[in-house]
Amino acid sequence: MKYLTFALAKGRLAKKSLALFEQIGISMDEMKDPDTRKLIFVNEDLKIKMFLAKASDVPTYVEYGAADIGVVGKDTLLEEGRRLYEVLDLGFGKCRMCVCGPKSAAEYLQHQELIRVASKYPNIAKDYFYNKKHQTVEIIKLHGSVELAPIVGLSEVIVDIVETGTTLKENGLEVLEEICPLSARVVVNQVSMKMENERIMKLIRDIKTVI
Ligand SMILES: Nc1ncnc2c1ncn2[C@@H]1O[C@H](COP(=O)(O)OP(=O)(O)OP(=O)(O)O)[C@@H](O)[C@H]1O
Ligand SMILES: O=P(O)(O)OC[C@H]1O[C@H](OP(=O)(O)OP(=O)(O)O)[C@H](O)[C@@H]1O
Repeated sequence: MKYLTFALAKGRLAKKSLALFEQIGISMDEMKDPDTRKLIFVNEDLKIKMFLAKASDVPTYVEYGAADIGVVGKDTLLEEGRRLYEVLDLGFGKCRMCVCGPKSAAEYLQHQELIRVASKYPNIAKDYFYNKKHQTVEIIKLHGSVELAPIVGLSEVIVDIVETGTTLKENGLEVLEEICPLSARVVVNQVSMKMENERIMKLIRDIKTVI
């Protein structure tokens, strides 16, 4: 039997993703060791390999077939735009992609002005402003702490993830427009879906029983 390989996003989603697989009998005990520098883990009995990767790399591993299955946030899927099958919404890692800024920036959005938009998600921002709102904007790519941008005058607004809203509130910003809801998703390589259909469909059924 061929190994099925799983790529899980590191960080916020990792713990819940591992717990989910454990619930359906797929446990990778070595993976829980916080000191390990090992990158890939094997369950010989189940013929499963599993690795944690930077979230934005998960869709790449799955599209190329280096992983058969991936678990990653919808934000990453939208941003990376890879060819793969999105088969399940896991219902955790829930948050929203939003246009945020100081209250005073709301009128720039209403009057379709040429504004600067800072984001870790330039493709999502571009798609929203250009294709959905038909508003020409300048998009500035950042790698983190995006809320700083309107505070220090780098941009008028940001496109970023909002979960509790605490980061916005503590920095005098607010949600101006909601782009879409987000959560963790299971994705499958398109060839694996055909070649390993029975095993993958069983896996999806098993996950559905616990979510
Ligand atoms: N409050 C939140 N902030 C950011 N991401 C969240 C939040 N809540 C849920 N998520 C989900 O968790 C994923 C982000 O995980 P994590 O925070 O580890 O990444 P990150 O900080 O964006 O990573 P990196 O340091 O690689 O940029 C997102 O892709 C999203 O789907
Ligand atoms: O609505 P909240 O519950 O406050 O969560 C949202 C914040 O969390 C994320 O940042 P993260 O902690 O990942 O740091 P980063 O901005 O450096 O990516 C996100 O980019 C927001 O800044």
